[in-house]
Amino acid sequence: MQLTGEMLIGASAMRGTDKPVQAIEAQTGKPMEPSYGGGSAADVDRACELAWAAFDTYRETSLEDRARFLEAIASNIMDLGDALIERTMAESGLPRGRIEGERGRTTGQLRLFAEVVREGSWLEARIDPPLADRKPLPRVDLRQRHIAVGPVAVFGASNFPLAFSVAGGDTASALAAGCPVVVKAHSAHPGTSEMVGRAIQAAVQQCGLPEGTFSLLYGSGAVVGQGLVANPHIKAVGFTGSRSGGTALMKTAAARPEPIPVYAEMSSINPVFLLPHALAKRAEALGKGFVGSLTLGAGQFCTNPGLVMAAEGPDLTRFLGAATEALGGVPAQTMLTPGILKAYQEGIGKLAANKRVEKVAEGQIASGDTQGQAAIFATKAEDFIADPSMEEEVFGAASLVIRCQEVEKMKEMAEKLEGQLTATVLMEPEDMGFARALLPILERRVGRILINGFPTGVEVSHAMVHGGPYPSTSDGRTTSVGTLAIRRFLRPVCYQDFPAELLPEALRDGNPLGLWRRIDGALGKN
Ligand SMILES: NC(=O)C1=CN([C@@H]2O[C@H](COP(=O)(O)OP(=O)(O)OC[C@H]3O[C@@H](n4cnc5c(N)ncnc54)[C@H](O)[C@@H]3O)[C@@H](O)[C@H]2O)C=CC1
Ligand SMILES: O=C(O)CCC(=O)C(=O)O
Repeated sequence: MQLTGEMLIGASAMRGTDKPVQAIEAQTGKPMEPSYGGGSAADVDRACELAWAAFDTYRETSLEDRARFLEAIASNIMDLGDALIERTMAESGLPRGRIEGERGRTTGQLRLFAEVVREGSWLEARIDPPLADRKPLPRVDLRQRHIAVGPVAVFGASNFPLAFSVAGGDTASALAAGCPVVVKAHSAHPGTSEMVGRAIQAAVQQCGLPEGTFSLLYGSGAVVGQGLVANPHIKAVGFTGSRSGGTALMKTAAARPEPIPVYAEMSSINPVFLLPHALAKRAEALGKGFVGSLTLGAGQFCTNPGLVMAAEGPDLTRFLGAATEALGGVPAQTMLTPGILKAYQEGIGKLAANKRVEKVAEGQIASGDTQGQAAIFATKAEDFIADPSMEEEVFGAASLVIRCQEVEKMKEMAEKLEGQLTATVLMEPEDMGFARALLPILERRVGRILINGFPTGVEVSHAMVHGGPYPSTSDGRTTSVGTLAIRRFLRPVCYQDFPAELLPEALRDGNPLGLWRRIDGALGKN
């Protein structure tokens, strides 16, 4: 596909007139063609107006038509072939295997949402039949289903140029719910965004959907990002990125005459708890496994294990020894953008300069100025508690090991942590008592608790929760990965005493869509 540098607004493609955005080849730091004209306030308005015009038609597409649309996007993405993989690799610096895997995850989640749409349980249809003879008052006929909230603004993430971007989880779940989507492309990968955006635009046309079902804009956070969130036609926001970006969008959304929800996934340091028997039994294997997770994708995962806790002692020394050896063999890796590399270097520089922190291990030295060198630091529990700056996310392959004076201290530390996406407990059966006591604390603090695994790598499935209390996300009641993500973009409507002809199909007598429905509280297919 010939990249044009054009925005996609409904069925049109046009060059933006605002300050252009240009990709930087991650490995070389050189600009890549073409440049992408930034969207203006008028472009934001046009895309949002089209999305609003599409809303009533798109949200009432049949389950089958909507599922086919999601599948058409997936197959159009596959049809982009190797050109998509190559452009994404160049823009992100991520290796082929990772990008091919991410494409599989992206198309897989679109197909999974197609299945979800067809199955229809997300409508949560409920019928309370009338009770004409009830005393003292009769009960009316009440029926409920969920409808789409309205057009959704999606911010592509820098670190997952496919799976959390233009056709990523936020877009897939919003489209599945029946919401038109306006995407703000991440400026780190505009070429990837154009390719995927054109795949979606083509699917809109192939499926005969209203043009405003999808638009794609490039440009600045100030004009396009803020403009989208403030636009009255936008009814919800999906975001993955920095805490400062996410909280800025939350403020804008809350200050609107009609406030809207922002589903922002922001920062997490994903604590790992090394329980004593696990450490005694397999310190070396755990040290090695931890380094594998820490350095995956140059550490540029929001699930990266940025904090490790263990009781001080010889077993922790063994763990650190193995981690040091493993990290010594890890080459420096290309990072996504010069800005992310700079933020990473500042983050590890701040830890290195902190008198209460020691550097215990390093990866191989970076060559050139696009790579990040991995690092492990350590500090004492008391020092960590006394210095809140140590809890800030360092986005990259860096982790801080907390030496606790005794095992019990880990519980106190867990209580003090901010909200997190994940917590990991590495344990043996003999650690069960401690794990049981730790669990309620972790449940209050995080969205996903793992036993004897590592947090990177999020399964896209029905039971997954990729979310957590603030500040890991802006709303800990939801997930941005997995099929439950559709709930973010739905709201219930109740239909009271409706004539049959006016009722939505999902709520009609005889269950024409064959849905699971709750009739007077009982779940069934009638
Ligand atoms: N925890 C996580 O999942 C991730 C965290 N990050 C963190 O974010 C840093 C910067 O990386 P980016 O991915 O570029 O994130 P970012 O938050 O700076 O940008 C993400 C998107 O939001 C927009 N944006 C940012 N601030 C905005 C504002 N005030 N108003 C309107 N729009 C705004 C940007 O234009 C971009 O499209 C990283 O160094 C890292 O610390 C980045 C990616 C994932
Ligand atoms: O680990 C994953 O697969 C997802 C991570 C993620 O959501 C992120 O880094 O933004």
